[in-house]
Amino acid sequence: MTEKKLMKVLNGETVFPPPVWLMRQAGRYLPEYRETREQAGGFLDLCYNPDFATEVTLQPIRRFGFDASILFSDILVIPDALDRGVSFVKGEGPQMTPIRVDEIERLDPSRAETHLAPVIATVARLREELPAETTLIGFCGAPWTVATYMIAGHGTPDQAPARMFGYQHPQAMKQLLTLLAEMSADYLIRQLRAGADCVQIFDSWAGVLDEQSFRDYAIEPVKLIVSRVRAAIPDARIIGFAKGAGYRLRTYRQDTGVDALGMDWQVPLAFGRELQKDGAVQGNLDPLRLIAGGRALDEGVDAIMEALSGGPFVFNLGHGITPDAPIAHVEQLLTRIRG
Ligand SMILES: Cc1c2[nH]c(c1CCC(=O)O)Cc1[nH]c(c(CCC(=O)O)c1C)Cc1[nH]c(c(CCC(=O)O)c1C)Cc1[nH]c(c(C)c1CCC(=O)O)C2
Repeated sequence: MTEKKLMKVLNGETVFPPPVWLMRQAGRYLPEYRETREQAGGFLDLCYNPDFATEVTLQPIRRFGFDASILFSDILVIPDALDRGVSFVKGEGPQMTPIRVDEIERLDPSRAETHLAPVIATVARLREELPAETTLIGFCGAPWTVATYMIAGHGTPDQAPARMFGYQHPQAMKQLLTLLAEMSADYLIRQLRAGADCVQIFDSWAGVLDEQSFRDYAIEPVKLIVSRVRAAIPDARIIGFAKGAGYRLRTYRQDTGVDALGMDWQVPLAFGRELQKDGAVQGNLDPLRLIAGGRALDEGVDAIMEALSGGPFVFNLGHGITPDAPIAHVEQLLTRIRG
């Protein structure tokens, strides 16, 4: 069996043209997603229904033939498994009950295995239904990013509530992040055993942390996840996406043990090349260039390809695709990369 393109890259090989997938590639920019979403009812009903979740995961593969498919779910299924009252309100994003310091000790992870069983069933279904050449990526949120939502109860522009919580209650914060790391490791191990080829850890809010907090809240918990996953599955391949980490990506790979680094669009390409000397990198087109289309899109793609396609590289956006992305621009992107 020939190895899948993306897996070759995660093993340090250079593949040309590079494999490409887009963060949030199943989503509201696709009419077929909006239709299935309508049928499923709520967003979480979609995540926990293997028929619907398999269908929406496959939609972007059928339409565009991406090299990788990412399990359809959400990072907030972990707090949902902890009974934090997670809901997705139209137009307002995710909401849940903000956690108090004294509740952290009483969080009970024992429901998670049963609660998340439908997501694992979706992974197994995808394994059967995906084309043989398509890599299946599992994922979880990094403990810090998940904690920011658990503490504030909703999204915020700079995660001030979680940062403040960390300064005022460092012990409780550490306890929360350790619990989330242990649950996330178990969850990733189950995804890999069910058929995911590799996994990505999304730390979308790593960038707001100061130096010490970055070490304690972004590095340490992800390192714990990586070591637990590797203890169970020694050759597991893991992508770390620490958005906004900037210069700190220089040591993120060694410090956490992830194989590949996801880069947001603010990471300079020359720095990306430096990072590539130690292994694979993934990224990093500004999602707004995809909306703009035309020359802005072509020039963005060309600059990235020129800088990074000579080494181990996975083409992606620097953050998730947004609902206003035109389908024709996604096609333009793929043609530009693949020729
Ligand atoms: C922070 C975060 C979340 N979820 C996720 C992150 C980390 C990555 C990032 O920073 O984008 C990760 C995520 N969310 C979703 C996926 C599915 C896989 C994929 O296609 O990439 C993945 C990997 C589906 C989703 N997750 C969500 C949607 C939109 C929900 C809908 O259909 O109404 C999708 C397709 C909802 C969600 N979920 C979350 C938010 C903030 C929102 C609302 C934002 C919005 O409305 O666009 C939390």
